[in-house]
Amino acid sequence: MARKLAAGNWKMNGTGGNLTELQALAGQDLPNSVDILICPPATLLSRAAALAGGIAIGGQDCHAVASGAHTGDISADMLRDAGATYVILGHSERRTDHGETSETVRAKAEAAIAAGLCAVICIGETLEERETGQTLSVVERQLAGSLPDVTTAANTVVAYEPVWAIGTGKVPTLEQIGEVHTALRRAVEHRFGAAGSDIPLLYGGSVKPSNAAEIFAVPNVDGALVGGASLKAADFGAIIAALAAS
Ligand SMILES: O=C(CO)COP(=O)(O)O
Repeated sequence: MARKLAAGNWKMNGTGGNLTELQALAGQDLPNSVDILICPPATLLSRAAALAGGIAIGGQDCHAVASGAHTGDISADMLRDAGATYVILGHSERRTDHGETSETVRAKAEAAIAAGLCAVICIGETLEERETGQTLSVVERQLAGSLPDVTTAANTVVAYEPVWAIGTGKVPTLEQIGEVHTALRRAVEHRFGAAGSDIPLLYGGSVKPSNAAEIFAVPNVDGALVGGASLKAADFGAIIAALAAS
């Protein structure tokens, strides 16, 4: 059985003042049965880690090498040093904005795992790919290409985020989510054996307090990667509660 994880991705949102939301979340009566993660912008990592209490802190990207002449980039070791224990890799916004391929994501995941971070590896189809019946082949190809051979249930989380559902308010049907998550579970069990049964599979894309419970009831959905609704402690707290109750 995979552990349950509620993960928040603040993306490029937030300055010091927004840490009051993290503080408010940390002050809630949070369930022990759910792992909770917030990934703020890199500029807030150290400050977030200092006040997060039992909430884990993660980066939103890292470089594939440990150090060197890579202006503007951040290494996995630097994330660790700032207090992160997770890092999101291969988010569709990075695949699109920065041309990241699954090969790039895999190299970053190897670096992250070597540095002791847990990699949250994102995959997902575009609307065009869904409408042309390519969803399963696309996500299976991204999964195979992005996950390193050293993947275990302790060092890797997979997040299925349909690109067309991100920030749009559009959500796949529960059947569509279930179809993809079942295929992903099969694929990780095929490749990693028993460990594949324990790799958390998150759904991401317009998860809100109002739809969280039904999404968490879908088989093989072990949690969520939440964008907009993770910015407010009240909303993210409600999503965490829905996951704990699932
Ligand atoms: O991209 C996402 C999380 O990584 C999802 O974003 P939204 O929850 O805002 O749709």
